[in-house]
Amino acid sequence: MLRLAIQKSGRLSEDSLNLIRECGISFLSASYKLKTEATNFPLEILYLRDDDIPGYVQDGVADLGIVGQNVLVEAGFPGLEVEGLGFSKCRLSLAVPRAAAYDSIENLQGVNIATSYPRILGDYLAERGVKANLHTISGSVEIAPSIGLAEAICDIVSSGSTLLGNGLREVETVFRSEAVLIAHQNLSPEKQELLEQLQFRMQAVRRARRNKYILLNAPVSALDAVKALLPGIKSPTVTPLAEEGWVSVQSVVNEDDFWHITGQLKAVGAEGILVLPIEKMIS
Ligand SMILES: Nc1ncnc2c1ncn2[C@@H]1O[C@H](COP(=O)(O)OP(=O)(O)OP(=O)(O)O)[C@@H](O)[C@H]1O
Ligand SMILES: O=P(O)(O)OC[C@H]1O[C@H](OP(=O)(O)OP(=O)(O)O)[C@H](O)[C@@H]1O
Ligand SMILES: [Mg+2]
Repeated sequence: MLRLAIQKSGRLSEDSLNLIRECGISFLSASYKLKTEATNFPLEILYLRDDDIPGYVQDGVADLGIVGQNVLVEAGFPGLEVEGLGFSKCRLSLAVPRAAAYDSIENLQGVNIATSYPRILGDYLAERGVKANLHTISGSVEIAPSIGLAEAICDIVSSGSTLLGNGLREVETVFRSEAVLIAHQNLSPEKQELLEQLQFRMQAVRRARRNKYILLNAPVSALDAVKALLPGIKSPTVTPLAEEGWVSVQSVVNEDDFWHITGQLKAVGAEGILVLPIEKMIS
């Protein structure tokens, strides 16, 4: 049985659980239960603080984990990463009070900086020849300048509203992060095989999320133009309609291109365009 450690409660929890469920893996969950077994896949789920997950996977207490790259690199185990999962995207940034002068990283020479990421920040500053005084605190980092603890901070930024709400301005991006799947480096062949099955499912789910199934009707005269817009996985499926001179076309489009392509399809004569979500997509 594989042991997967995920965050008990926080920014990663919901997306981690959704991904496992969309992989077709069922399990009971109750907030007070810190360990649960899947009913239809040899998987045990451990609910932990995210900071503890890299160490447990490094030691083999858990076989797999889902954590932010920021926590993984800070823990000093970047080699455990197996693949990016595309959620909890954020950046680790340096910020200073809105009114403070700032031209370049040189301005941080000798400055007190509060952070929960002394390793990542220390490496970033060392590479740029900057010596600052790092104060490690475990949370509410954005408060530090206003209480006189530090002149600058380095913390997670997503929308930027926490910085804004605390009178701070982002001046440097130190690290970009997303949630990643991590694995112990010496899994048994049986566990390695299960990991590959799980990755296969995760990739099918993630590919499906990025794409939509599209069906439309078009006059035969517009078919070449429609086919050029909808290359599909291999090529689009084209079937005749009962009405002479018309075809139905089915294909797959990337979510990012979707609105742009549907506009062009209408312009070349497509009608009755239907768009459906895809549950799993296996190449
Ligand atoms: N605002 C955000 N937007 C997107 N992702 C974020 C954001 N804040 C944090 N993350 C990502 O989610 C991870 C977990 O964040 P969270 O704030 O839940 O951690 P935590 O408070 O340390 O949780 P824990 O109680 O498990 O230690 C972070 O390490 C980061 O990778
Ligand atoms: O740029 P924003 O969208 O405002 O997000 C950034 C904030 O989100 C995270 O904290 P979170 O809200 O998860 O609280 P925490 O301090 O309990 O981890 C992070 O530590 C920042 O404070
Ligand atoms: Mg944490």
